[in-house]
Amino acid sequence: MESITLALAKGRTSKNSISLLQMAGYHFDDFDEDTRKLVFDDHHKRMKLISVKAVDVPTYVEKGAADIGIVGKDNILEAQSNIYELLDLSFGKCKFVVAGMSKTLQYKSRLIVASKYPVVAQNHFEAKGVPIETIKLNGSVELAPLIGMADVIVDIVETGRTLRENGLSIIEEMDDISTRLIVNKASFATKTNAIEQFITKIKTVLE
Ligand SMILES: Nc1ncnc2c1ncn2[C@@H]1O[C@H](COP(=O)(O)OP(=O)(O)OP(=O)(O)O)[C@@H](O)[C@H]1O
Ligand SMILES: O=P(O)(O)OC[C@H]1O[C@H](OP(=O)(O)OP(=O)(O)O)[C@H](O)[C@@H]1O
Repeated sequence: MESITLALAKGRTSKNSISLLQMAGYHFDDFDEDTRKLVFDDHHKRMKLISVKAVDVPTYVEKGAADIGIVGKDNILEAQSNIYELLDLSFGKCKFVVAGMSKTLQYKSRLIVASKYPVVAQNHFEAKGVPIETIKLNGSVELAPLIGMADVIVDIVETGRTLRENGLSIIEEMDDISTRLIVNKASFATKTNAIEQFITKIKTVLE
């Protein structure tokens, strides 16, 4: 059977992803969290794994550079890629929220929203009819309302510790996030057997 290429998000979900793949029978001997290698083959050469930044996984899959991707729903929503989302892998659970210095929305003219996810923020407020200005940040987003650069943030909350330690409150809860399995549309048509076999194995482990 032909080999499939899987784009795996680096970072905090990679360990769970590799464990899941192992339990499904895909072993990547030379993969560990410290490696600088980016491409790995499984024992039986049925799968090539490429290790990429989480935010880039939907791009690799949409372009067909990878047939399959494992990535957080946050990055899928932000990328708005033309791909299939086939499975919820049930780890990397967290939530998108709107948060700020007070428990309600407070702003003078236009609401200024800082986020690593400007598309998600824009879509959320547009649906409510609230015009916003977005400020794209790449981390430490909680700082923006603290220093007066933004009125609120749209960010991920897991334990709530980061918000709490910075004196921020949740104003509104948004989508639930978890790690998902995504598939390139053309690959799903041309490598149907290999992809379906892979998905069946993953589903069996998840059950
Ligand atoms: N606090 C959290 N708790 C649980 N899951 C999280 C949390 N923060 C992020 N995630 C999930 O884990 C994925 C990977 O997060 P990680 O912080 O490793 O990547 P990143 O945002 O690309 O980081 P960086 O830009 O710092 O490299 C996110 O896309 C999200 O789905
Ligand atoms: O509710 P908590 O358990 O505190 O988790 C939430 C934090 O985790 C993520 O940040 P990350 O650790 O990825 O750092 P970053 O600021 O570089 O995005 C997220 O952006 C929040 O800041």
